[in-house]
Amino acid sequence: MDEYDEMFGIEDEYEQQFADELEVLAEMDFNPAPSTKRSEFRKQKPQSFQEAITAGDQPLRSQSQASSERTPKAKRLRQDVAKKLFEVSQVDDITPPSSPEEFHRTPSSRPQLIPVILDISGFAAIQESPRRVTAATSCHVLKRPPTEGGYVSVTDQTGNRVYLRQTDDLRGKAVDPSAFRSSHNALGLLAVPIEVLREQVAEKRHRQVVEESQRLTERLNRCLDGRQREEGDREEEEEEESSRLWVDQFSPQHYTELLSDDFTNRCLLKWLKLWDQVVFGRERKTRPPPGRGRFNSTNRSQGNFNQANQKFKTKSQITEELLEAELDQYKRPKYKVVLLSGPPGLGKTTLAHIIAKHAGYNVVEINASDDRSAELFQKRIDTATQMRSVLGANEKPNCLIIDEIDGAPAAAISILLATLNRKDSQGAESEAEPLKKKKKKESVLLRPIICICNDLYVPALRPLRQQAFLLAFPQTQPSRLAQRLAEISRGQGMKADMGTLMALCEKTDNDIRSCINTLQFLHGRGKRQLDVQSVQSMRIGQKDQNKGLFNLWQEIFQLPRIKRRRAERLQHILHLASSTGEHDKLTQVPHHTHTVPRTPGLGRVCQALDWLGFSDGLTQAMLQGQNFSLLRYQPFLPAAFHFLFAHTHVPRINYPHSQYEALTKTSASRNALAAMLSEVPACIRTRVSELSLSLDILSLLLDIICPKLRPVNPQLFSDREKQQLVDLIHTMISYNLSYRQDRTPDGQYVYVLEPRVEQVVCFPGLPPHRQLTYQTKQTISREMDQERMRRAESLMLLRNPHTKEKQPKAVTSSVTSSVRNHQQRLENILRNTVVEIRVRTHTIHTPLFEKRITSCHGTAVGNSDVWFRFNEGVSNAVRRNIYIRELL
Ligand SMILES: Nc1ncnc2c1ncn2[C@@H]1O[C@H](COP(=O)(O)OP(=O)(O)OP(=O)(O)O)[C@@H](O)[C@H]1O
Repeated sequence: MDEYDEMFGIEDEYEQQFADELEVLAEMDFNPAPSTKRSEFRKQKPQSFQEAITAGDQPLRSQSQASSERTPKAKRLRQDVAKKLFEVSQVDDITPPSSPEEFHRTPSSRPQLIPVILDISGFAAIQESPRRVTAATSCHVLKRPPTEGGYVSVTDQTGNRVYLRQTDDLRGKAVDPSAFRSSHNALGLLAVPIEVLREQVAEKRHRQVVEESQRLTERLNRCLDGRQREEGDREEEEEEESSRLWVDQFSPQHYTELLSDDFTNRCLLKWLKLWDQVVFGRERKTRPPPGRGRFNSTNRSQGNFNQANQKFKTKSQITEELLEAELDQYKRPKYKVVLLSGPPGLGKTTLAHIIAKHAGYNVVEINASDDRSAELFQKRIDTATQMRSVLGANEKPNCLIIDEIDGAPAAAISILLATLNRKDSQGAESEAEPLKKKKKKESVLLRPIICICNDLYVPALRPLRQQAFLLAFPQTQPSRLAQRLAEISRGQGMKADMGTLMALCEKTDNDIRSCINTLQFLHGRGKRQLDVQSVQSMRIGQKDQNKGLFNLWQEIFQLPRIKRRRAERLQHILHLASSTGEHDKLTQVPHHTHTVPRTPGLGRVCQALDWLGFSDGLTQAMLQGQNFSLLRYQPFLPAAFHFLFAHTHVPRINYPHSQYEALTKTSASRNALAAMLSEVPACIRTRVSELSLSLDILSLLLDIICPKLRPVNPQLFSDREKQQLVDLIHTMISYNLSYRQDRTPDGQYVYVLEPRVEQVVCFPGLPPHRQLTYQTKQTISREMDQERMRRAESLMLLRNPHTKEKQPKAVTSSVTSSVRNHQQRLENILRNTVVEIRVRTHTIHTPLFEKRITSCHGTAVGNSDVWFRFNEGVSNAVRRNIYIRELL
């Protein structure tokens, strides 16, 4: 007998022998109350046959009690262990499902109906024989179906069939799985077959493995994605980098990286610093003016030297002095705007940006060539100069940079000037505020403005030039530029020696942008090694630029810094001269340039004159024959000048005004001569041409018409003087000359010779022609008027002799047409006066009075033959007593 049998107190043979009887007895004895709980039923311990006989109707003792009484100590211990094991399995069973599938698979996890036929295949896994099981469950496990009540038939794997009695509380009700499990526990059975459990475990493991692999795959993918993305980004960056322009990539970021000349940089910075007081509220540090120091006080000779030096200030000294000038009433510098000028690509814009940032400003750039409408220009200027940059915590005042201002229209320049000259209208506004409420408030300019241009001499810029601090941007030093280019090319894996880079600088006229772009272009073409040959043979790098005239003249009259061959120089000048369209100006400049002849003598000057003659002939042939193919020879004149006059010194070039001045002078002289000859009598005109007049006659004629006349009344003239006056008047009338009273701008009355032929023979450097006094000219003028009248009268009489009789003897020659005009005018005046008087008399009703006045007037003025003309003005020179009786 094993422990299991002992525990339940069952003897196998006995039970087998009396199986049927036992069943019947069990049926008879076991009559549980309907209300009996299943748990109580379970607590009941199965009894042996004898126990049952002896116990009779005694109530069943508790199983534990009975067993403890019957079972020896050692066995009890083992039973406890088995119980504990059961409890553990029970605990295991009620553990919550780890997954939804498990939840579905695990019946114990939620209440459900027990299937009618139980699967007890798990019995096979249990070591105990099914026979024992049936014996052990004798009270409710039956071999035959019970006679009363419901039952459940159960068949195991070996084919044994047992019947389980169905108690009332179970019948037709949902079975509490825990109760069922307890019954199993009581049997020491697993609720779920071990295979199922194994399968479940295997499945669970599989699932875990799958999940883990999925997780790892995802992680791996994520890593791979990240790396791929990184690689993609890097490739994109590389692509961007390679497509980015080197000029932007290597653009300077700091003051120290600038290539422009230090003086220019310093001047601009200094000017910007002048705004510090008004913009940042920083006090300006005033320095003692140069020259007023210990040298002056202690050393007198030094002082004298300084004084002498004042006369000969260098350009930089003048500039420095301008920057030291006092601030205005609003604490702004004297010049509110800087005009930075210079050839393209030298880094003007870059300099302005970096210096403005360096001085603590937020840079606002506008391009005057783009924003050409005046309103837009005004708006942009106002926005930039009146608003602070509001983005970010790093709030800085604005500094306005106007690029390409030489492309701006004149209207835009006027707007800029108006902004510069704005006065503070705050005070005035407060007084007349109600009246001008609608008027826009215009505040004074409180921010610096930097203008940038290539050509300083554009006509539109003229007014701005006068109000701006001019800063000419000099050429970049080739050595500095070549060094920078070497840095860049080295960084990009390009080999180029300094000689090659210097050649590149020379070819591009030290244009930073052009040099860097050329390097990038060659790099892009796969060229990793540069030599002088390839640079010089290159067709790129040269700009199709229109240089300013001053730059061009400078190139013509100055030898290049780096030695070039003659052919190269010729090519260069031909290229420059043909790229500019102003051939006239190129030919004019030698007259205005102070060049130092390299060789003594005038040989070169003569050669230059020959060239000028050739050029004139060429132009004439071209224009006369309309043969414009000759235009190609015009650039040779500047090239010839270059070889004749170019010097190492910087030439002092003045803008050639003389041609224009001479042209205007010539046309004025021609007009004067033409006017003079137009009314000259035919007898003279036939012998006098414009040329002979200007070259032979006029100069002498001007002397002839200035005789020495005494400044007295002509009536007091001697006969010889009278004759001289008559001759003078005759000559002047013959040559159509006269004196006309004029008033100078300062209010002086003068008599000028008409037409103005004096200027034709007035040569600078020669003593001027003798001039008559005002009084003499006045006398001559008056006498000439009279003589003209006389001549006209006699002419008229000659033509129409009958009129002579009709004409009364006049005191003066008042019979001319002009006098008639006067007469008409006077008659008109008289008529008006009479009408006026009539009106008045009409109101006072005195017609007689009217008659009397009219008659008085009529005889005195209207109907009289005597006329007296009164010219406004005072003259003590001509005095004549006139009595009224002479006039009547
Ligand atoms: N020191 C430097 N190092 C490298 N690149 C530079 C340097 N200075 C200027 N550059 C580059 O040269 C180019 C031309 O400069 P910038 O535009 O300032 O010239 P600019 O004189 O204003 O020409 P433009 O008159 O045509 O406007 C810019 O792209 C700039 O990045």
